Amino acid sequence: MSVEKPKIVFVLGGPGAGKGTQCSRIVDRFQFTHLSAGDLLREERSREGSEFGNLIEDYIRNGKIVPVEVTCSLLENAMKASGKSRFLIDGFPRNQDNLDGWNRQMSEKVDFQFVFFFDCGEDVCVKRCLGRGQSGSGRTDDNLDSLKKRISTYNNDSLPIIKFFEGAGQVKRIDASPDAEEVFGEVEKIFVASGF
Ligand SMILES: Nc1ncnc2c1ncn2[C@@H]1O[C@H](COP(=O)(O)OP(=O)(O)O)[C@@H](O)[C@H]1O
Ligand SMILES: Nc1ccn([C@@H]2O[C@H](COP(=O)(O)OP(=O)(O)O)[C@@H](O)[C@H]2O)c(=O)n1
Repeated sequence: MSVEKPKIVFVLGGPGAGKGTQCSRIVDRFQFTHLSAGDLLREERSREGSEFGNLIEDYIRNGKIVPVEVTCSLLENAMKASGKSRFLIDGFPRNQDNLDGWNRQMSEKVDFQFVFFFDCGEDVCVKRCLGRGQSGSGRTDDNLDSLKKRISTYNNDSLPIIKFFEGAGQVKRIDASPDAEEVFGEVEKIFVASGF
């Protein structure tokens, strides 16, 4: 008996580009389950008895990327626990370590579709994250100090990964600077054209 592998879409883009916002709309419109690497890490940080709590908080506050052994296991466990078969994996893979770890642990077990790249200028990203902080996100990294580090990590470590997928013809790029409604119009077109 052949069991179909889960379908995976990676959702990438700068901090505050609107990945989470668009993912929740995609979930409402198409049959996808949203798994945010950042959300899973924040949950693990707060879990009583977690051996990684302090490490995760240090990485998040400093805009650094948590070692993939932690993140990939959280993603795999969440996929299994959901029992679902279509996933938006948001904020991952974010550096070479993430990508290598995924390739070691997961790539054989899934049916990778494409990367959704929410492309957004630095100024807009910073403004959105600060706005999110001011409207009570409770996040310890939505402040100017952490944001400078997050943007630098994005430029140095995450953009090369997006470029790698682009070179393989696996990226669907979206201009994420218009309002959320307009961005979703473009997102919808891509999902429909991709047969979802
Ligand atoms: N297209 C948009 N236009 C304006 N604000 C947006 C847009 N998309 C998201 N936002 C706001 O910007 C902030 C960051 O969005 P979020 O979806 O959390 O980004 P990410 O998951 O990429 O970090 C949130 O406060 C959100 O409400
Ligand atoms: N694959 C990932 C994703 C997030 N993270 C951490 O979680 C933080 C927040 O990521 P996020 O995806 O929730 O938020 P944004 O920076 O995209 O707004 C990152 O700055 C990293 O410190 C990580 O270490 N590895």
